[in-house]
Amino acid sequence: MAEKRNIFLVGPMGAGKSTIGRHLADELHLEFFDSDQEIERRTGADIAWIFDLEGEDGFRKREENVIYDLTDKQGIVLATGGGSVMNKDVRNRLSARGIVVYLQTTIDKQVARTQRDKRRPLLQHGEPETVLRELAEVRNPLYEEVADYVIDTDDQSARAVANQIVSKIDLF
Ligand SMILES: Nc1ncnc2c1ncn2[C@@H]1O[C@H](COP(=O)(O)OP(=O)(O)OP(=O)(O)O)[C@@H](O)[C@H]1O
Ligand SMILES: O=C(O)C1=C[C@@H](O)[C@@H](O)[C@H](O)C1
Ligand SMILES: [Mg+2]
Repeated sequence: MAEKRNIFLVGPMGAGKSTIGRHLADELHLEFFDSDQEIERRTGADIAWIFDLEGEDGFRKREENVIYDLTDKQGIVLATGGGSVMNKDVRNRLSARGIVVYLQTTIDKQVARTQRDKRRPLLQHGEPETVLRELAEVRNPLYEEVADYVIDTDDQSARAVANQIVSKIDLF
């Protein structure tokens, strides 16, 4: 039987990877995973706690392991963590195992979409706008490098973005 394709969502915090990923999986009748949630499930600790105890390096190692395991599957939508693409092995793995969709957004939208929720340790120190801008400078070229498709999420609902992805990508 032909291999069922995977869709991997990459992009910065607040791009909507987790929210859009769920809609997309529903639309396409694929299984949904979220690397951040899977790390928390396996560890039994939340991301902020992992950052506190093990530092960002410890978190990144867990993230790499989880992404390696999940990308062994077929027929999934995976929302990846915003910083996972900093690891070249992760980028190569995503490219090899599925279709990579970069969800793009502006810094203003990122600030608005992340401000109510305190789960993102990298946004707990300093001005969120400045931090997000600095991360974008380093990471945006990496999202672009790994992406098969780039989708702008700014002026449409998460469900509309999911529908746009369905109509744009060539799954088979
Ligand atoms: N297209 C959209 N329009 C309006 N709000 C959105 C859109 N996409 C996501 N949101 C909202 O923005 C917030 C952040 O979205 P989400 O958690 O899906 O981002 P993320 O890319 O998974 O971030 P992270 O990398 O931190 O996990 C959520 O409250 C979500 O409902
Ligand atoms: O952009 C990042 O580095 C992060 C994004 C989130 O998805 C989480 O993986 C964590 O908060 C770190
Ligand atoms: Mg998410």
